Amino acid sequence: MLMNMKQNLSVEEALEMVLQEARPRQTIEHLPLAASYGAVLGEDLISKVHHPSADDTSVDGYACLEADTRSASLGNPVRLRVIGQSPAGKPFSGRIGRGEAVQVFTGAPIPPGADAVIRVEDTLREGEFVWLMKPASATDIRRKGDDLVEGQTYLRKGDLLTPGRVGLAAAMGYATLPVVKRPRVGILSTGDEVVEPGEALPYGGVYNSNSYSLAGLVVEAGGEPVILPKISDSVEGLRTQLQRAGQLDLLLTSGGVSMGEYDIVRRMLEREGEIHFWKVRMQPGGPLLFATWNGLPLLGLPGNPVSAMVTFLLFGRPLLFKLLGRTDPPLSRRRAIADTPFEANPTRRAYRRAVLRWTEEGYRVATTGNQSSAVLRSMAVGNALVVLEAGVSAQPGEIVEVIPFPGTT
Ligand SMILES: Nc1nc2c(c(=O)[nH]1)N[C@H]1C(S)=C(S)[C@@H](COP(=O)(O)OP(=O)(O)OC[C@H]3O[C@@H](n4cnc5c(N)ncnc54)[C@H](O)[C@@H]3O)O[C@H]1N2
Ligand code: MOO
Repeated sequence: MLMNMKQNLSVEEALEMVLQEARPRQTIEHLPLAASYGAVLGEDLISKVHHPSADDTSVDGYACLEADTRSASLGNPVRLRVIGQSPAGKPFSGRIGRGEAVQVFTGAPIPPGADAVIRVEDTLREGEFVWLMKPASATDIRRKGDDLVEGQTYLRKGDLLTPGRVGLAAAMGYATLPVVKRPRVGILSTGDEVVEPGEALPYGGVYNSNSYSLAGLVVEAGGEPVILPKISDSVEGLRTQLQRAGQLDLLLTSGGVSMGEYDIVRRMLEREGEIHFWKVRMQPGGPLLFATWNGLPLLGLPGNPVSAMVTFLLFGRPLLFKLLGRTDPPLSRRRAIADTPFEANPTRRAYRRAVLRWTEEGYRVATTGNQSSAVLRSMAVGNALVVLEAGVSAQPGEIVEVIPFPGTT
């Protein structure tokens, strides 16, 4: 098996292989509007209604006939008889004739017969009459269907449900939304030195941070994290653990992929899985492994806390987007002026942790300091990765390519 696998791929080659193995999910569930924020729409949505549902007024004032009011001015106001009121939600049922007006409130339908509206501040009320200081016009009338036309598609399968889109779906008349069921992503941290937070830390031990940083990244990408408990050190133990986890769509392991002794994940994959590639020309994250086990895609993330997070962002996040059928790009890019030097790796593309900020001259970016893959603080303090091609460092003042962390800048 190891003989067939590819090694030392470029980031682009590796990403292509990962995406080839991702089969978009078809399972749809219906969520109430209020619970659907952040989910991915599973079907196109057509509007069930026109919005506005009728011609209505965008101002508080009086609806009337434009022809009656043409001569109105401050010095020569026009007087109309007020025959009723039309608050929003309680439309006026009669018809407006010559010399008449109906008091209307923002959002109320324009009564039949009227073709113009005058704002209340351009009028003076006197009992059953209203004086107009200027002509009424149609500009403050919102036309039926200006925003939404019944039967038209406004949201598409694959759209991330942002607050604006959830609001739009509500305006279109939907109480529940068909969304793609969140892929279940197993997270398995390996390593004898790894101890659960809350337990006493033995000499040489390290708290398990990867399971929790990865769970957050999975949620952020639209998946459902399933943190698997540590396993007994045998292929059988691992298999039992995975079977107990129930149906998974992706498995993330952390640790045990560098040059050390083969760990049990590797041993299991060699025996009963397929390793597609091992090692990518990037830093951090060089020892990344990608495999399939029993039809389950498996990303073997390096154990170093920064490497695990960066490889998830660059490969796991796009893979989850494809499983979800999400159509927005998994990562965005910016150009920024470097405020500090950024050091290249001589042979691999480097992803340096940095703080990106907006200034009057545009984006500027500074290093978070120590760039060791073991310094997890850099991922907490930083909000972006500076991308440097092999051998190409950057000096202050130079323009660099930056990938903001999702959900930040
Ligand atoms: N001789 C070589 N050694 C190493 C190489 C190499 O090319 N030659 N590559 C280095 C690189 S790069 C990386 S990255 C790491 C990856 O190692 P593994 O994936 O095998 O991970 P481990 O050895 O198990 O752990 C590495 C490091 O991370 C800590 N760790 C592991 N799991 C967790 C966790 N769940 N939470 C927090 N921290 C974790 C672990 O204690 C180690 O310090 O290999 C280099 N070595
Ligand atoms: O490639 Mo490793 O992830 O730098 O420590």
